[in-house]
Amino acid sequence: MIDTIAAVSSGQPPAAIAVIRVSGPAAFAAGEALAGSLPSPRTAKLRTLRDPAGSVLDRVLMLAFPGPATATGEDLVEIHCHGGRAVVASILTTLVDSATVRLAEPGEFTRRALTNGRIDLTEAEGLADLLAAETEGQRRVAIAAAEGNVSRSIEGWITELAILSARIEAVLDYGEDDAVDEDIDAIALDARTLGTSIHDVASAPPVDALHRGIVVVLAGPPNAGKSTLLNLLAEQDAAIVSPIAGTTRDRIEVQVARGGLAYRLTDTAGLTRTDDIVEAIGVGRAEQAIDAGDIVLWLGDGAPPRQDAIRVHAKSDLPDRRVVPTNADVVISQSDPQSIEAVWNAISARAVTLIPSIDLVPLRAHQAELCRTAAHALLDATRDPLLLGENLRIALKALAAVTGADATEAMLDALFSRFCLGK
Ligand SMILES: Nc1nc2c(c(=O)[nH]1)N(C=O)[C@@H](CNc1ccc(C(=O)N[C@@H](CCC(=O)O)C(=O)O)cc1)CN2
Ligand SMILES: Nc1nc2c(ncn2[C@@H]2O[C@H](COP(=O)(O)OP(=O)(O)OP(=O)(O)O)[C@@H](O)[C@H]2O)c(=O)[nH]1
Ligand SMILES: [K+]
Repeated sequence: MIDTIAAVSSGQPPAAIAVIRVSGPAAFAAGEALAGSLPSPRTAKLRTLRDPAGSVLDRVLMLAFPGPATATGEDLVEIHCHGGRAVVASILTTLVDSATVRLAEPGEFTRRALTNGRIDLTEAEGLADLLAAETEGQRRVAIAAAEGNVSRSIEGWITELAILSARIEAVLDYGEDDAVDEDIDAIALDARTLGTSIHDVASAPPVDALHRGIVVVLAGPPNAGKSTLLNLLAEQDAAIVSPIAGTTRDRIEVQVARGGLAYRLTDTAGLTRTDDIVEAIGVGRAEQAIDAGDIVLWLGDGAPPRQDAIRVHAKSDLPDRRVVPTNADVVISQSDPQSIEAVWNAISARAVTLIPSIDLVPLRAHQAELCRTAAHALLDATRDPLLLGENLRIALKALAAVTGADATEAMLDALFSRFCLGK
């Protein structure tokens, strides 16, 4: 027996209006018990909700959606009530007291949509990203995945694989005839062509950096002006600035949205040889941050710790900083706002190379990895029908893992724990 679940699906109270959703086999009975009668399917009607003793809970707008053509694939009732804390609590309590309904877990409505085949794993992951989206860039990519862009590409490839498999079956059935021998070459060629197109899509930058925020690490020797630059980029006093070398001891992270992208600006301890235990730990953390960062701003005069670092020549207003090294990418001074703008331009020019372009299939890194596995199996396609069949099976298995055909409970638990209550 499947539980019927209920939760607030709008923002949490207090609010002007709150939406409570009830999904499952007992949803309509529970709705009727509260409202006396349900509106006709998929139309909003005004109803007075009462508890079992007959006292009025609230006057609400209500909708009933008969399954399976619903967001969850089950019978679904929506109660649009007044958004006061006690109003919402009284309705939920009355629902749950009826014993046929329990409170939903985070993401449980969406999990049911997945279980009931209304959406696949890529769409569920897209929804999780959509709910977390804070910038326009994140939203655009997330809605594409939630609307099935990833799913459609994968399903298209799976269909092509099925056709290739059927062609191999035909060859195996007919055995070693000459005409058939030629056909195996054609199948292997088509498999490799498919492998190439999957590989192209899977080699584009994944969406992960876009969603988690592009990590920009400010690095350099002590006193180079890193914290000053961080504060100017973030337009806030996030890091302590002082003339004392070694002021910044630990990483300091500030989240900034700019040009529709999310950035995580990270100040680090100045890189130096030191006997101070705490400072040495800070230097170790700085080195880790430099390795893990998406973009490194290097404020030192010596060679940058990473070849791809953006070299920033800071404090250019000081007399002893007038000579600009020829390999500097940006020259800045704390009193020149245009020079800080130039740093942002250098950052965003680099950022666009790290995120997928909007016309591509927005893959997560783990999805791209599975697609590359499929692509490699196809690119290895040989003219031996048995080996070719095996390669097609490997490719199919990898692609099916993207859409979640064999997702384990643990994987789903991890995904849906990212969702909020009521989704
Ligand atoms: N009030 C409210 N707003 C909401 C949702 C909701 O559940 N309730 N959603 C929650 O996710 C999103 C909309 N998603 C939905 C997805 C499918 C269906 C649905 O009923 N689908 C049917 C019929 C489609 C149609 O009307 O043509 C279907 O797909 O067969 C409804 C909402 C965002 N806004
Ligand atoms: N004249 C001038 N001074 C600057 C400029 N940028 C930073 N400073 C000064 O340089 C000193 C060090 O600046 P910070 O930003 O703390 O340097 P840091 O690299 O974070 O230093 P650590 O914490 O030691 O790693 C401070 O006194 C700043 O005011 C600049 O553009 N011009
Ligand atoms: K500092």
